[in-house]
Amino acid sequence: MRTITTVAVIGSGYMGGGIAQTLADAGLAVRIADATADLARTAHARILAEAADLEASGLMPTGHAERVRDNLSWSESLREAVDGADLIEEAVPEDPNLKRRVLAEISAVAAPEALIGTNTSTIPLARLADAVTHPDRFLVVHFSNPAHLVPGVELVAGAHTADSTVAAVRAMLTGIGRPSAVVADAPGFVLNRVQYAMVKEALLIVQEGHATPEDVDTILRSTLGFRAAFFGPLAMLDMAGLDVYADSFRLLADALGDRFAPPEILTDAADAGRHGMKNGAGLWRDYTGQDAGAIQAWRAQAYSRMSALLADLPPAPTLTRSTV
Ligand SMILES: NC(=O)c1ccc[n+]([C@@H]2O[C@H](COP(=O)([O-])OP(=O)(O)OC[C@H]3O[C@@H](n4cnc5c(N)ncnc54)[C@H](O)[C@@H]3O)[C@@H](O)[C@H]2O)c1
Repeated sequence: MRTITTVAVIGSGYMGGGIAQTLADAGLAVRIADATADLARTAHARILAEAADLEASGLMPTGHAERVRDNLSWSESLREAVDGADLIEEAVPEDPNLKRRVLAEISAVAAPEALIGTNTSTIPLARLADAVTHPDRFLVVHFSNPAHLVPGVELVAGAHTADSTVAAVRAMLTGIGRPSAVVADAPGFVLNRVQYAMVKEALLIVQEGHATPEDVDTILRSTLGFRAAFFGPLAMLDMAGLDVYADSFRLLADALGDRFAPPEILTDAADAGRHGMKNGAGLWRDYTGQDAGAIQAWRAQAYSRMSALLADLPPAPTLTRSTV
């Protein structure tokens, strides 16, 4: 398996800049390139200034700015940035034609064994893969915004992506403390499919006049969002009860239509007697009584520390006191 120590980030805007910053902070040798040398040089200066600001305000540990400065450089051209890189991460705007052009340019100059990632949020890998020579070394490496602060990275392996490609990128991410998951090349991958479904319902609630935008956000961030940093929706399902969710889905479907019909994966499990943590049989795992006790104790600790953090932080600038 290839060990990744040198990375080129092509497109040094919002996401590319954050990705470069985080990888350089972790000790990888990172080069950025943009559409012009001037843009890359300006982005480099911006990233160093941001790293210094973050460290000065105590939001990054001591040494962050120095590590970024030591490990990050800018290149005059894509060819120069890519030369000798183990991984090339493409982070140009979300335009399939532009991405295909840049990916073709990268593959034309990169070593054939260099790995190539795209930070696309929504474009299927299959729509980009044939722009890359040796597509076995190509995958989605999807950081979240802002990349230097939000930990999770979604990896998408396409029909041609080699297992060793995914393993090498995953090992690099694990080595720098970033959680990742490998998911299929399906529309929206995981993050955006779920996020867009949630945003759509939130928008419909406002459109139908059931709540103001401010009230929707207050409820979601202080309930679902509060819990979601610790437990994904499927872990929450096990905690609340599969039978409870199945019944609630049916009630919602009666009122709101088929988009709320319970998926078979849920009704089959609930009908088979898998009701979640309360009877030891979850959607995809079993729980002993000891597991349930340990999860509840950990949850109490996590929620209590989250409450303390929220009490300590001033409200986000766009929120008025009355909404917190
Ligand atoms: N912004 C987000 O919230 C977010 C989150 C996750 C993923 N993404 C994805 O990350 C990618 C980049 O998004 P962004 O928000 O950083 O965009 P951005 O516009 O901030 O940055 C894109 C950069 O690419 C550069 N660029 C344009 N053409 C180029 C070329 N031919 N060669 C080299 N560089 C070129 C631009 O000059 C710019 O610096 C997109 O695929 C986007 O969907 C964005």
